Amino acid sequence: MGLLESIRGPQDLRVLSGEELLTLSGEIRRFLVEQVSRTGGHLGPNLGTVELTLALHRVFDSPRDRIVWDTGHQAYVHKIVTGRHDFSGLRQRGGLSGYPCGAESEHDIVENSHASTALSYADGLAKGYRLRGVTDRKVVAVIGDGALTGGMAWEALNNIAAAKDLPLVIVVNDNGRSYAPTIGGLADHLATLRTTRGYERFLDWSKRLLQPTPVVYDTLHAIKTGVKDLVAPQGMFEDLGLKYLGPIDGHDIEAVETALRQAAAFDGPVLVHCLTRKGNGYPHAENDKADCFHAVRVMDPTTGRPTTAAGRSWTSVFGAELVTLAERRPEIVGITAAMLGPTGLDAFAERFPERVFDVGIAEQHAVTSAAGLAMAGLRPVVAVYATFLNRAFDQVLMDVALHGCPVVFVLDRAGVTGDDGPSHNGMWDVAMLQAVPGLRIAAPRDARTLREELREALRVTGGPAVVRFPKGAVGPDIPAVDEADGMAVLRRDAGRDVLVLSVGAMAGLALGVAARIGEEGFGVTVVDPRWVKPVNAAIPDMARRYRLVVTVEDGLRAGGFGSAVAQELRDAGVGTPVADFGIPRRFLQHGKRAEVLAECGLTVEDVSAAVLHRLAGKNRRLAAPTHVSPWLAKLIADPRLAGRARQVLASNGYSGHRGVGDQTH
Ligand SMILES: Cc1ncc(C[n+]2csc(CCOP(=O)(O)OP(=O)(O)O)c2C)c(N)n1
Ligand SMILES: CC(=O)[C@@H](O)[C@H](O)COP(=O)(O)O
Ligand SMILES: [Mg+2]
Repeated sequence: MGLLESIRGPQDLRVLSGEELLTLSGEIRRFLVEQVSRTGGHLGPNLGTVELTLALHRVFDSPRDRIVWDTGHQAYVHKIVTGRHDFSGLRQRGGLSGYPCGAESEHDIVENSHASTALSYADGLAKGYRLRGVTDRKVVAVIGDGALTGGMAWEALNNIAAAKDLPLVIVVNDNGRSYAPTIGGLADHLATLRTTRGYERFLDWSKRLLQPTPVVYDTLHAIKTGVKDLVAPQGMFEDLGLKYLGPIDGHDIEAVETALRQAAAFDGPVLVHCLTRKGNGYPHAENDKADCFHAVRVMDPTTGRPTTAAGRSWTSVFGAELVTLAERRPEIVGITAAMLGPTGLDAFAERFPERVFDVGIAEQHAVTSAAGLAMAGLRPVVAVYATFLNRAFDQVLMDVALHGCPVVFVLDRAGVTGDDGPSHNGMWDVAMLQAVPGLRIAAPRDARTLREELREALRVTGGPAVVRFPKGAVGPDIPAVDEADGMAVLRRDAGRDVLVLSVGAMAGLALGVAARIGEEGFGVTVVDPRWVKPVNAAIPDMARRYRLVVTVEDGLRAGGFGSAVAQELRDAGVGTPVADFGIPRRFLQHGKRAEVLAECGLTVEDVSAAVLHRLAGKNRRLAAPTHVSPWLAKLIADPRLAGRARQVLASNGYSGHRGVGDQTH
């Protein structure tokens, strides 16, 4: 049995010798590579925080002392040393979350995977403890060099630096990368701190040469610190008024511990600058040019190569089309918030390096900078994951839309993403952006319509346009059988019982529901509106001719497309009821996309059952369908099954009472 199995909690770390810690680090690295290659996950970041995490949990006494992880994707080792060794279900339903999770452990605090929040949480925690007279709890925030480029981090630093008596330790996990190398003046400054002082070189040299005993080592450390204070240029953090310790070799447990003990003893805010390497100890990750295995799919650990082909992704279709369009339109420029590859802008950047801007993990700045680019006569395309645009809502509203700037927002990972848990689902964009005057939203259903709608978006003038699509592989094109007022008719039966309006990638589900309802003798038409905001002006008149309108969207139901359609029908005096199906207003736990969609009742079975239940209920006044299949007869006759339909309706906030699981506000 190795050491790893014996670690049931941080207290077990504190009795280990230096040698045993080295052994344990190696075991943890092997564990991470074995486990994460089986499930997929954030391998590179976690290989970079092994020693840092061991030192943190040896110096600080979690959970009495609070350790806050920024973004949280690098907290696998934290999970291992706090008693969670079963990674077999990582990021899967019923398995470990890929981020800290309070339901898993008292050692976990922040569950939000959005970057640059840790310093604000830590500032609040430390102030709260001080105000309550709690003096025996330390607050530690671990933030990456990438997350440090986010605006919130500097808002927090501005406060923390002024609070001289705030007992707060900031650990900067500086591996020089976000996905790609971290950009900007901050990254350059961190590099300066790393190089001009040469401390780690001095320390390494002295350690190698002198093989110091702890006493000698600490003396050397004190000399180093003294020398630094004398000769080395003030760094930005010290200029701000923060106590700065570093740079420290983040893979040298002893060095990190020494610095952390110094920091813990200091009675004000301290910043410990740790130098780490993303992917450390696993050459395939260390040498990966793209992103040092930031987030890997299931892979062969010996080769470091994925075991399955990714297939054609929505992202790659977008990236290729943007390059094609940009060839002919020199005004098109691209903006990314530290995610050039993941958002598909890498092809554009390779072709037009001077026309792409990586602004760091700074979505708010990205959006308003795009407004500036538009004001300068360019046509900016801001490519972000849908969930991360939440953070820049005011910038979209006031800095872009208020000024009528023709910015195009390409929202990848829109709808349920699944693996990354509640804060990564791109479920809020359509509902959130309903509030933005003049902003248009397209939701392509396949690769062809993505290319079409991207071209259309780049022709929108007088305001912003959004193109949103889900994570992963894009299926075969879904043909239209007709066109109506700019919308695509995907199915048209003779009878006009149900009009299904499907948003984007939900077209497949909508057609499945139509087929199921059609089997019961109902006449169904399926329309893909293509542009979902504003609601197409032809929809009210079209709806007038049907008995029921059904909308299906991979986005928040509350305030989403379905709500907007219902409002348009009401405003037009059209009495056709609307059954709108979407994601209920609750945080969705991690799991596979299909599982999470099913949990939301967004399956052919559930939507069909709910719609038929509505129609069955309505049938008391409507001509009965030509025949009732055994399936429907069973549904209507069996209260339990009908109850299931009612439950699905309810989970979509239907039938007049609160939806199951729908949060009440
Ligand atoms: C607001 C926000 N934008 C983008 C992301 C996507 N993202 C996750 S991790 C990451 C890079 C983080 O870099 P860093 O903080 O240096 O941590 P490292 O992965 O290097 O350990 C990014 C951009 C995010 N989680 N949150
Ligand atoms: C932690 C983070 O925000 C990203 O690394 C995210 O996990 C990537 O998501 P995808 O795997 O969908 O690109
Ligand atoms: Mg980093």
